[in-house]
Amino acid sequence: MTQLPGIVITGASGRMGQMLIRTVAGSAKARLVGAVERTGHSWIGQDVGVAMGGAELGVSVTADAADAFSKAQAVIDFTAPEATLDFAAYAAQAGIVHVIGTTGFSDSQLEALKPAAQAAVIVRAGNMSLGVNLLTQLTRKVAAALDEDFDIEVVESHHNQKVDAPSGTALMLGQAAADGRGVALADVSDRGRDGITGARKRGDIGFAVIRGGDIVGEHDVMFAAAGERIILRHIATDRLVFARGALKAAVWGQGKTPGEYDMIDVLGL
Ligand SMILES: NC(=O)C1=CN([C@@H]2O[C@H](COP(=O)(O)OP(=O)(O)OC[C@H]3O[C@@H](n4cnc5c(N)ncnc54)[C@H](OP(=O)(O)O)[C@@H]3O)[C@@H](O)[C@H]2O)C=CC1
Ligand SMILES: O=C(O)C1=N[C@H](C(=O)O)C[C@H](O)C1
Repeated sequence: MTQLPGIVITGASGRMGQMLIRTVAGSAKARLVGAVERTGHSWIGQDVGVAMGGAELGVSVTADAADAFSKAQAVIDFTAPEATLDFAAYAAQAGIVHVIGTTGFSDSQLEALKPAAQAAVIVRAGNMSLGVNLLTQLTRKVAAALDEDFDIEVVESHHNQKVDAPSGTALMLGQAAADGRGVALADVSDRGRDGITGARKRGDIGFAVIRGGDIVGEHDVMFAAAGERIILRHIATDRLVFARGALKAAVWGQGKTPGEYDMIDVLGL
């Protein structure tokens, strides 16, 4: 019998880190073999299950990512762009699948990920849920069917601890709308309205951002014309939907050719 893929979770103490630890530890398709936190973090050396306030999971939290990755088949990484770039180098060195849920990358940071994808399978998506990835396909279709009489606006809402804006999901949805219209998102994106902005420019794709309380993640794509409006909406109420998708990606990536993939590849949408 072949062994189940061993998975390391980075940012183990984070909101997504803890959800991923629970999801992988409870899965029949993978094994939890590592949990990584920053040097000096209070969890280092503790059993990760106990650190989370639950039962022992038999995995000690470590700051040595290179060592943890060398004993695994995949790493699931929901941290921050600068950390993810370091982890990509270690994952490439170990030749393991790197599932990246981190958002907020600059263009140059995304470019810096490319060398790692020559040695390892990277699956990266601003949203790992089935629902949002389906929504990107619907957005592309609706945008392709409608002309610029319909103004496209992407509205996203998240909890008050989120550090990047617009969300990775909002940017995925904006990209899907631009693809559907056959335009470059960078040419039509309107991300910062404040003050006397002037009238809306025809063909622009606008982004609006709400931050408050414990909102897990909500996204609307609005197509607004004179006399009618279409709104495509996704509401995440539980981070489990992201963790499930990430675990699926880690298992899917086993044995694939090194390169960059996304959740559309994983889900076959
Ligand atoms: N693609 C998707 O489906 C989803 C993506 N996300 C994205 O995942 C990321 C994490 O979100 P969330 O869990 O809510 O955030 P948290 O702040 O709760 O957790 C982030 C974790 O990453 C660690 N971390 C941050 N910076 C570094 C660093 N430079 N080196 C090492 N470790 C670091 C933090 O450690 P410390 O506490 O020590 O700083 C913490 O453990 C965000 O980019 C978010 O947008 C979130 C949900 C779904
Ligand atoms: O930071 C979050 O929480 C989330 N981030 C992702 C994003 O930036 O879109 C996905 C999800 O909406 C939650």
